[in-house]
Order: sequence, then structure tokens, then C-alpha cells
Amino acid sequence: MKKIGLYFGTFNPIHTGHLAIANYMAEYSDLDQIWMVVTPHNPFKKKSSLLNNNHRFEMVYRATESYPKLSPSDIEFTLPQPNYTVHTLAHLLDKYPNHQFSLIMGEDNLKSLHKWKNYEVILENHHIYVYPRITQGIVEAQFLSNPNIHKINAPIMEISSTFIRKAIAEDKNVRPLLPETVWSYIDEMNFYKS
Ligand SMILES: Nc1ncnc2c1ncn2[C@@H]1O[C@H](COP(=O)(O)OP(=O)(O)OP(=O)(O)O)[C@@H](O)[C@H]1O
Ligand SMILES: O=C(O)c1ccc[n+]([C@@H]2O[C@H](COP(=O)([O-])O)[C@@H](O)[C@H]2O)c1
Repeated sequence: MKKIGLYFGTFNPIHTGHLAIANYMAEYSDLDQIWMVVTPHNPFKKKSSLLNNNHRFEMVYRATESYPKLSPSDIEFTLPQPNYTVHTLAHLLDKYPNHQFSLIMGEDNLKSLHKWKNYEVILENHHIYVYPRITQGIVEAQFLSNPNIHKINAPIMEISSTFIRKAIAEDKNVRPLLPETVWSYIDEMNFYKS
């Protein structure tokens, strides 16, 4: 049985914070593989400001290419939208009956987990690894003591895709915040200019 960590994200774009989290999990957990699942449409986010799926996938592909334990995944591209994680998990369990799937997420997502579709089902069947992040809101008490939720003791990295998109639109240099191959793709393609 292979242990897979699913790191779901809009990745618009993938940044050094994402990559550091994925690499930390690859190095310091018992997960065999981390799949970075590019989500076409988060049910809580507007689709209008999104770069198309293939461009976001390409950036995740480039970011993870030289990391053997990290892989990009386009599994949600052919599933109904918006993408509810519980549906994707059902699809994955069906397709890979011999894999054990855990979730990796930032603390901002844990703060809204009580609003996710069938979150109880997700929690009953999967471990969730939560990465610290400074954001508004509080984590519901029910999640603080849940045995399937594991807090990761890792340094906080305050980088967000929103900050990067805004900075590029304002002509700032964001090169250190992105994997080099992602930075050059964004630069070549003129993404997020305004
Ligand atoms: N700097 C960070 N530290 C910890 N977790 C993060 C960080 N950035 C993103 N994440 C987590 O990575 C996953 C995917 O994040 P997402 O693609 O939404 O990035 P984002 O930077 O939050 O994007 P946006 O600013 O567009 O909302 C989420 O679970 C999110 O909580
Ligand atoms: O299933 C849900 O109800 C649900 C609600 C909000 C977010 N999600 C998923 O959480 C993942 C993280 O989203 P994001 O935009 O914060 O990177 C992404 O795969 C979303 O589809 C899922």
C-alpha cells in the first residue's frame, strides 16, 4: 500500500511557500509521494481571476520536475466543477484502491473546513496534515482535538499567490518568491501584468 499526500490547490501561481511545504512533507513524513492537485475551480473562489488550468498545471509541473517525490496532478480537470474535495477523494479511491490518501493543507483551509461539503466524511476516512499560516479567523474547537488532524511543526512562510499576482501587476520583482522555472514561465508569458 502506497501512502499518498494530496496537496490540493488553485496554485495561481504555485510559489516557494507551496514548494517548501510539499518538500517538508516529502522529507519528514512517512508519505511515499506528494501529489500536487491543481484545482480548476475552488467552490469558495471566483473563477474570473484565474489563469487557465493548463497554465497553472504547467507551472506546478515545472516547479516539481526535479523533486522525485512530488508530482503534479490534473485529476480534477475532468471532474464536475466547482471541485468538491469529497468527490475527488471518492474518484481517487475508486481509481487507486491500493493507495492510502492523506490531505495536506494550510491553516486557512482548516479554518473553513466546517463549510466544506461532507467534511465529516473526509475526516473519518483521511488524515489531514495542517501547515501553520497567519490568516484571519479561528479553527473550530471540533478540529483542535480531532485525532485525524495533525499540526505540522514547521516555520511559517507568509507568501501568498494573491500577493505575488498583485506585486507583478505593480511591476515589482517577485523572483525570490517563486521557483526559478516558474518565474521564467510567468515572465515569458506575461502573466498577471494587470
Ligand atoms: N505560505 C503558505 N503557508 C502555508 N500554507 C500555504 C501557504 N500558501 C498556500 N498554502 C496552502 O496551500 C494550499 C493551496 O493554496 P493556494 O493555491 O490557495 O495558495 P494561496 O497562496 O493561498 O493563494 P491565493 O492567495 O490566491 O488564495 C492551501 O491549502 C493553502 O492553505
Ligand atoms: O469540498 C469543498 O467543499 C471545498 C471547499 C473549499 C475548498 N476546497 C478545496 O480546497 C483546495 C484548496 O483550495 P485553494 O483555492 O485554497 O488552493 C481546493 O482543491 C479546493 O477545491 C474544497
